[in-house]
Amino acid sequence: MLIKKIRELTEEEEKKIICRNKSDLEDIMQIVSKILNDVKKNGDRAVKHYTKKFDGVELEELRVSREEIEEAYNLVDYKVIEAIEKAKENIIYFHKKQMEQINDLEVKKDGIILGQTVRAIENVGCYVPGGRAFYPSTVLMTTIPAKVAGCKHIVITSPPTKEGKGNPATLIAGDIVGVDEIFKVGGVQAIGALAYGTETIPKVDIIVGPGNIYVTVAKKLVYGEVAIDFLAGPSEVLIIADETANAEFVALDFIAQAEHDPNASCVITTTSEDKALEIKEKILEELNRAERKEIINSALKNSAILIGSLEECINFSNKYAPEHLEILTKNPEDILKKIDHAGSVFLGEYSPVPVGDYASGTNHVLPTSQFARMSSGLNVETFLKKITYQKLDKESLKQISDIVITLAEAEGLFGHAEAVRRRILKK
Ligand SMILES: NC(=O)c1ccc[n+]([C@@H]2O[C@H](COP(=O)([O-])OP(=O)(O)OC[C@H]3O[C@@H](n4cnc5c(N)ncnc54)[C@H](O)[C@@H]3O)[C@@H](O)[C@H]2O)c1
Ligand SMILES: N[C@H](CO)Cc1c[nH]c[nH+]1
Ligand SMILES: [Zn+2]
Repeated sequence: MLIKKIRELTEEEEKKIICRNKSDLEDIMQIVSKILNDVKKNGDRAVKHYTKKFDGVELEELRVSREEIEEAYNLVDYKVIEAIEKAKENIIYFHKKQMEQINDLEVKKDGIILGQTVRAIENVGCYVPGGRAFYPSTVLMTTIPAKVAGCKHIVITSPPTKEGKGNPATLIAGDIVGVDEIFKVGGVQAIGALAYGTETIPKVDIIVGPGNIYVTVAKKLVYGEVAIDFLAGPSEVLIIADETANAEFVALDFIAQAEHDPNASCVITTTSEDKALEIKEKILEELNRAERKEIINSALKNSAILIGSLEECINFSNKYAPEHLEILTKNPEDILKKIDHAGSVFLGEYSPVPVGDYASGTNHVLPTSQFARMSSGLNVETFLKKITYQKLDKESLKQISDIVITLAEAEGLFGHAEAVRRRILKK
């Protein structure tokens, strides 16, 4: 793990930290594209083939049956079910508040009625990861905003267990939210199936949800065939810690993100050299205790501790555009004002990322690989479209006709000009 002053980073070092998984994304493009084409051509047969190849499971049925969902309730501790229920309430609360901010709009300008009316995307496919860990929490994070937005048909797809079943907690989360169908398919083959449709899995209008680099590249490649939310790949955190930050908390939050994926990326920026060394020590201590050592160790290659003034830390964070940003400083709210790019921000030492991952109510599906520069995390608007409309009468058409005719003729589109001219000349 690199530990260095921000102003002494070489161009190459800075690029390596900031670009994290981008080159890997390009490297696997061909493999992913081949799988997608096969699913497009051969439907369920290809989906089963790749599930055998990558998940080691021979599936007869891709759809999870009602019996399998009922059986799941006998396999999951009631405390987990209760936690799913409580998290669901908080997530619904926050996303309903988001929905309250979205309204139809109608104005009148120069006699022209201009408006905008909101509609939900009809068919939604939610990808729920399930490779190195299963993610029932992602069921809540993807399906609840879609439900609140009013989407008609919501399906989940998630990798099977080694026994060829759906992960029980994932199935229960889907059942509790009330999704329409659940499929036990993961990886590229799941994204292909949702994008093109197969005999069993319906083609959707939008695919949302996070995943590893294979899933993320697959989403990128099917964009256009369907809509996608954004690229939500291997997890990331950037922490801004001043000299008051608790080094143990910083280390814990570092490990909490690194344990997701060998490609996870964790960057700590701090104002104090002593704090940097203390944090590094704590990370190594926590690493010794950690359950998922191998994954965390690999993630360390994408990680760094950087030292600089508070301004330098903020500037670096804005360049990096992290999925999660933790601000562990004296006055985190003041720093938030200077943050231009981040998926979600966690303010102060008692707001660790895992609270947002599971329970507070904000969404944990967030843009990675610098996508926070231009994309928000998952929210109700991801599932909404705004249809604009207008109504003119002869008088308001006359008023605006000069602009339209002039610009249309300047573009050489005389048909456009004529469609207006003929109307205003008509007796
Ligand atoms: N950005 C976010 O919002 C967010 C949220 C939650 C999780 N995540 C990330 O989601 C990811 C989950 O990853 P995961 O691996 O645990 O589950 P996953 O479901 O994303 O991927 C598992 C699937 O990958 C496929 N796969 C594995 N190796 C392959 C190969 N060599 N070629 C082709 N396909 C292959 C398999 O089909 C398998 O079913 C992690 O990176 C985690 O950090 C991100
Ligand atoms: N930190 C992940 C987003 O990168 C979300 C998550 C789900 N479960 C645990 N964590
Ligand atoms: Zn997490």
